[in-house]
Amino acid sequence: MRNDLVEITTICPDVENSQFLVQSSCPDTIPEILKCQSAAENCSSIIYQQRSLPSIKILGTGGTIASKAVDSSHTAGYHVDLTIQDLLDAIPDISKICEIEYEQLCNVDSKNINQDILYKIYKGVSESLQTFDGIVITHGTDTLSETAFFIESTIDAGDVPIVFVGSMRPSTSVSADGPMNLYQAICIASNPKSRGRSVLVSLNDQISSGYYITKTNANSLDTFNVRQGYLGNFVNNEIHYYYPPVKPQGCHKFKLRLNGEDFKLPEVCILYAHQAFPSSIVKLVADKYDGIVLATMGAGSLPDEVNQACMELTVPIIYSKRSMDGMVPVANLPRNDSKGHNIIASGYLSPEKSRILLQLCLVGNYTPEEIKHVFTGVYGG
Ligand SMILES: NC(=O)C[C@H](N)C(=O)O
Repeated sequence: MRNDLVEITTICPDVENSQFLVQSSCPDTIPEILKCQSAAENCSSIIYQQRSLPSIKILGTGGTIASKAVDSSHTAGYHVDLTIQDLLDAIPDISKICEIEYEQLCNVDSKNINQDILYKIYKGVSESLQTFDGIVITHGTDTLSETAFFIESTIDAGDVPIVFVGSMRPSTSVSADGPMNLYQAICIASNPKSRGRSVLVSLNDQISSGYYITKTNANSLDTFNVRQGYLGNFVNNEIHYYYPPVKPQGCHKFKLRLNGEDFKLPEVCILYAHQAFPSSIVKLVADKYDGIVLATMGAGSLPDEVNQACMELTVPIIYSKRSMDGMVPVANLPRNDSKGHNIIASGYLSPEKSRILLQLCLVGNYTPEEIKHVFTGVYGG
């Protein structure tokens, strides 16, 4: 229905930028939030809604993006050497896009990320959620998918985008990819269209879901291919999202206690299966660990003898897969009426993500039935 008193005209085709004009013949009809001080005194004036720049928190953890090699021709054999301040010095001026605060949580290759660091990242993100419009985390790409999965599984970010970013080339290399990836990560975190999308990853002009991402190539710039599809893309540093905001299907959220000293994840080990894979290794590991993830051959295939041994054990055992794509369906599990209730299908989850999900279930003392229920979110269980 037309309202003659107030007319709102979008001046930017992107409505989510929320810059619009309000024309009014009566001040009472103007919503309080749209009034700006000088114009509020003049009831017939055009009022332009002022928005302050989004405030972005950057958390530095290290990785290749913060590394230096011996010279510009080397893309291997480098070491972590740059702080988050150094990384910010290498990107174009962002003062018109957002206001930035940063914190160096650690400075390590992501192979050295352990549960203490994971917890630091968790804490850094949780605390920043209260005061910032977006969060960027610089991280090595080798285990980025694990941290991103952990954060997605433990933090309800509401509308605040949490953007992970890394690089495949060290900062010293010709055509280093880090500065552009970081610049784009900050653009993603600052953009209103990123709100409600939870954990995202910025790499090689692509925007992906932190929950689904997998490192698919040990060397290439385009390493984060995802079967579930990219969410968006950059062209000339403009963001083009392909879908409206969406969060991963079936992602179980765990609430962690924020008590640093006590934070300890149960020990879960991943075993990589192969021809002639011995059942003795599974039994050995079951004695020492709280849970096991098996990277099975195909969609849950293991030698019969290993299946038999797994059914005799009581520790939870997740059947995941060596193949990067595809899934392990429940129908392929070795279970009978009395045995095999400790065996759970990973669904679409990779071994490393299955491990984190099992750790989180075990930290919450979930029963095998509850663990199965959690894994049904990714069509496992
Ligand atoms: N591209 C990278 O970031 C790999 C590096 N080894 C890391 O994960 O820290």
